[in-house]
Amino acid sequence: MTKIIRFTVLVAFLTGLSACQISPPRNTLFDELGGMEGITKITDEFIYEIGLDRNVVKHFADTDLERFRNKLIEQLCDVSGGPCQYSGDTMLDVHKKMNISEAEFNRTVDLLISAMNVTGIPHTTQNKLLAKLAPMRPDIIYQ
Ligand code: HEM
Repeated sequence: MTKIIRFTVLVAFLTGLSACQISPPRNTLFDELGGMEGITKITDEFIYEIGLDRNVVKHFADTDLERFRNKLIEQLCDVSGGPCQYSGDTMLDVHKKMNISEAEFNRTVDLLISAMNVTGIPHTTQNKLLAKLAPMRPDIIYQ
């Protein structure tokens, strides 16, 4: 009887073990970006880089930077599958009438890439985040 119980426990253990090995670890884009800490670092570096860019920074002359920072962190967390829900304005409402050119948009994306390079985000992860942001492009340029 004891042998049967021991055998059953062993089988259950081994089944559980192989199930663990088969299913890959849960790894969302949010995790790959380093969670809230990583996203906050990327955002802070991005804002720093915007501050150094003559063309892009002029759009931010009247901006409440603290709000921009908080909403961008929240948005990046949301689109990457993190535990946040973006509560800011729509991309169309925010950027309309800013008359953002294609070149300025591309430059801003370059600054985000640079921020991700500085904070050590691998290129495959960078591309995943850029793919999430790409559909927003038509709402941002020349609205
Ligand atoms: C995929 C690209 C972009 C994303 C994801 C993005 C995202 C955001 C977010 C989340 C906000 C805050 C919204 C809120 O306050 O409710 C914001 C605001 C802003 N964005 Fe963008 N943005 C992008 C591209 C750009 C570009 C290309 C420019 C200019 C060159 C720009 C200029 C601004 C400015 C000036 C504000 C602050 C608006 C204000 O003062 O109320 N953004 N953006």
